[in-house]
Amino acid sequence: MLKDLNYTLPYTTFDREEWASFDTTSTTALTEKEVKDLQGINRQISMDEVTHIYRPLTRLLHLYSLATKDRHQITTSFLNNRIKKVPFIIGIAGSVAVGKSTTARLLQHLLSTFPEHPKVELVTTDGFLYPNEILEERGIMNRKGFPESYDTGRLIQFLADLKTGKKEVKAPIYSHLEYDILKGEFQHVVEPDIVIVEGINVLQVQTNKPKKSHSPLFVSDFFDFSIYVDADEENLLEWYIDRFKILRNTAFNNPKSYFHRHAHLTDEEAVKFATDIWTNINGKNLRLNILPTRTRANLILEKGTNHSVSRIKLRTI
Ligand SMILES: Nc1ncnc2c1ncn2[C@@H]1O[C@H](COP(=O)(O)OP(=O)(O)O)[C@@H](O)[C@H]1O
Ligand SMILES: CC(C)(COP(=O)(O)O)[C@@H](O)C(=O)NCCC(=O)O
Repeated sequence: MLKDLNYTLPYTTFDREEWASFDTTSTTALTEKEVKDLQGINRQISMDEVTHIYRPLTRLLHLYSLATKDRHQITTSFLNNRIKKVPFIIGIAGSVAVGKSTTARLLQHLLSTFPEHPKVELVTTDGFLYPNEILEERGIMNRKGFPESYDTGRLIQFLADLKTGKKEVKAPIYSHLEYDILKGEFQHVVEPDIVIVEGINVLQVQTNKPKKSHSPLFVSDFFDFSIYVDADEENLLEWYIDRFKILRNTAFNNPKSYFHRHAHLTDEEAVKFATDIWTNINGKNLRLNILPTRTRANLILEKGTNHSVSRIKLRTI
């Protein structure tokens, strides 16, 4: 799937069986409670996927988080400084509808079962989109999700505050129902052990700002580990349409929903409407701004049909 470059990418590739073999827990059946908790996150997740892919991945992340903590303690004691609690930060990137939010919620749950890091917070970067009012004023309502639609400076400040050990930080909240930022509402993140930051833009390095005001820092500079969830566009469009149809039958019925007027669409109309949004916004954004960030990730999860992960690429150097 990776395009040919004039240098070799530093990834080692594993199929799902080999990947599962790295973790002894991959052969242990999930308890009834675990299955219930995981289905509570998303009923469509296959438990085989959890044991083969996500449990081994969680174990690797757990080990990396311990090593990062040790390294942080070495630096602070070398500098005779008082040790501050600093979270391990994981970034999750990928296209709209690839399953970033489901992956993030799964990892949040699995990571929080380790006594060394029970407090795992999940932050989505859609909270850092500009409110519709600003997007409309700038004439970029049809560019939601493109780099210029985010307040990236605010996101960088949020991450810098977390990594410098600030005890409480707050993130703005986006509502998919209202299709807008919730004015005056915030997610409070207080002394977390791990923070998962999920969004289409988390590995991006370009900005729409003039050269002089370029930030010297990127969002990913604050990540201890990053994951890109990958799938072919054909599957992505199918998953986007499926999700749109589900929302049409559920959330769109709510009069508060931005898409309320689309609750009555027939199947055929819904497919056309969702395909148009994909063609004009999400698909374009994928090719222009999201896919080019794939090889910046420490690990790539390659999904095939039914969200099943077929290959895992890990940066081993
Ligand atoms: N591992 C998975 N197994 C089955 N379905 C999934 C999985 N991950 C995501 N989905 C489904 O795919 C759609 C998109 O997932 P979501 O997590 O909302 O994507 P994103 O956050 O990338 O936009 C949703 O309908 C979700 O239920
Ligand atoms: C807000 C988003 C950019 C965020 O994408 P996500 O992180 O949820 O995959 C996306 O859901 C979106 O609204 N895109 C604009 C076009 C659309 O309505 O799908």
